[in-house]
Amino acid sequence: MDQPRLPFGGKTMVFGGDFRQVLPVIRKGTRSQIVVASLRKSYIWESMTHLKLVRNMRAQSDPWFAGYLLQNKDGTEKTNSGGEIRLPNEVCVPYTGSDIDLDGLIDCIFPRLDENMSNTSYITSRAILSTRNDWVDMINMRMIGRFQGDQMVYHSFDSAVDDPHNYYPPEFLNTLTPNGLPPHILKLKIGCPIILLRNIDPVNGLCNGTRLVVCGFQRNSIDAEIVLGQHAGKRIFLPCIPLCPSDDEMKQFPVRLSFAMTVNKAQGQTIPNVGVYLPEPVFSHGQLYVALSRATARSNIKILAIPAIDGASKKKKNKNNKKKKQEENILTISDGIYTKNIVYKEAGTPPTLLATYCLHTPGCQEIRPNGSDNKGAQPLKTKQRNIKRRPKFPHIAVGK
Ligand SMILES: Nc1ncnc2c1ncn2[C@@H]1O[C@H](COP(=O)(O)OP(=O)(O)OP(=O)(O)O)[C@@H](O)[C@H]1O
Repeated sequence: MDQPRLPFGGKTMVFGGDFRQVLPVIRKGTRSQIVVASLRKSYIWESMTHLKLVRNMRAQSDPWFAGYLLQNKDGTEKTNSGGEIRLPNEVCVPYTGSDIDLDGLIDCIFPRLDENMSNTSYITSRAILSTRNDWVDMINMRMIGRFQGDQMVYHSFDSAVDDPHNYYPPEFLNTLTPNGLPPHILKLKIGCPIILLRNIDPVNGLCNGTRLVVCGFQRNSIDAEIVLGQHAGKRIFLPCIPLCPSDDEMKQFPVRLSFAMTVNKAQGQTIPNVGVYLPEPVFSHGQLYVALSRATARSNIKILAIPAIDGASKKKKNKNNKKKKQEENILTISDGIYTKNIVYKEAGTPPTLLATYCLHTPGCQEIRPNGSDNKGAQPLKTKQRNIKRRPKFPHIAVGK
């Protein structure tokens, strides 16, 4: 480090990010705590050079969809009187409030599943996203039920630390599915997709979020193949590991089924066929935008969302009258489906400042200094402008 008194020892650092996507997760955090945790509010922000990425590379085949996402991302999409945004009818699966709606969504995203169960690219090019872990688990259970083949069930072994009176029996512990931990009962079949929940061996591609397909089972290991990214095609054996470093008793394979995953887990991924399941409206900044922007075109996304009832009809709504509520919902469908979109404007840029800092559109690639870009595409146009720097942090730069 040349200059230890400067941030990062005076080295040039490149940061990437998109303030319209899901922000850092602050447990039970308030809106202001969440916003303050983002880089945008860091004291070094004003010292950075900001690059604005302007072209959506992921959705380049569907300019209408790219434009729609941009409006959605900035919270400028047409809204109803309740402030909800309209989802185009062509991407919506009809919502009736019945349990079979979800089967309709599954059929759209996983058509002819029986014929394609051994087709790895079919299995890994589609996923259903939802906001809550319990809905994701429910969809995964439904999907593994539809999947053909022998089933292997792995149980975790739980015990509570420092519990001499056995107040927390294993039966109770096994009902808990905390975030980031594998389920107590892991049901797998050959050919089903799984996602890794731990960084086991990053050098060999085994990181939190790596997607794999199950190839075989042993008592103490799972035989799986990495299916996406630079390590695609690598066959590995996943071990059963202690889930807490201080507790050897609680062991499970660090994986979950990935027919469905949470919107937060899907951030950063491109999913050629996306289903979005919203039995309740989104609850945090950027969730709807991240879910929609995993798709490459409007023809590749289907959304099952509880329709928001327009502000005017909300007042008339009789909460105790379920039938009436359903009728109102169905009426809303014929008028297009509206759903809640949460955009914390203070986490991004006021429109007047857009040119002065980086607005990162989904799927954009940064400019390479020599004008070359990856994947053979033309260099992107960006707007770059050095904003007023504090002289004491001269080396800090920001990308995205
Ligand atoms: N220059 C390019 N030419 C063609 N395709 C590109 C280019 N850059 C990116 N893509 C494609 O766009 C998609 C998204 O790229 P990437 O994941 O790098 O974007 P990202 O900015 O991380 O997206 P997000 O933040 O929304 O997840 C990928 O499918 C990638 O292949």
